[in-house]
Amino acid sequence: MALVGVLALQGSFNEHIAALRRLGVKGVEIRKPEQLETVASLIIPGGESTTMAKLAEYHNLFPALREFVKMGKPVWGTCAGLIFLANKATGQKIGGQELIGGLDCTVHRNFFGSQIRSFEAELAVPELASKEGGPEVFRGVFIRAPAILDVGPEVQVLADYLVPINEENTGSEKKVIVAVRQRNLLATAFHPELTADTRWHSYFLKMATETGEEASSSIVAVGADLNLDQQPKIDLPIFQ
Ligand SMILES: NC(=O)CC[C@H](N)C(=O)O
Repeated sequence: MALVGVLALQGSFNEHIAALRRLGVKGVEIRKPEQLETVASLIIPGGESTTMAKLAEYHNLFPALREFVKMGKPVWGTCAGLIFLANKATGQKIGGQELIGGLDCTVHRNFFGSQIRSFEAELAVPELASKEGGPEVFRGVFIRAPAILDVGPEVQVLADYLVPINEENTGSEKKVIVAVRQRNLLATAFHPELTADTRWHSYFLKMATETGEEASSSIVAVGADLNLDQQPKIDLPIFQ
């Protein structure tokens, strides 16, 4: 099995490495551009995308990360990692932030509101069940999460979520996209690494095989007017 890299600048990289370990795969912490050459695939964890972007800039990682994506190597972005991979992001801080890009979509940062609007929800993910077995539903942990507002023609939508809109209790709902795949790129707005269900990690590991990246020998893991009933169940300061 090829090595999996996990971008380890900030955020939930340890949790991704632990999830890979549960599958018997070694995740490699990536902090420098040259370390990317040692891995066949990469996980970009959740955390805080502006901070992560500043650290990536400081370590001169952007050119190597863009090259990694362009080479067709499998890359999975969770939450802040999804923002990193998007071609376009809205709701950014003043001055914006640098993105890796490559994923043909527009992502809205902090779509569900502030940290206190974090929530968990059951998501229907037929693709996951058909490839990995188990139930069709996956429990998504959304922590100050982004949502995908639109996708290009090559993007496969893996999961969406119906958001209640709090406009004078009209009962209306808006559908947003929360998981996608575009060839070698996988992105989830939620955090599978914070659950015991390792099917997303195993799905990603299989992408490496499909895209013929088995050459090396291990993996490195390196607001809206909403009315959300669910209350946050986790308080992790690494996510903002
Ligand atoms: N859980 C997360 O990764 C949160 C992402 C964060 N809201 C951001 O914009 O970077």
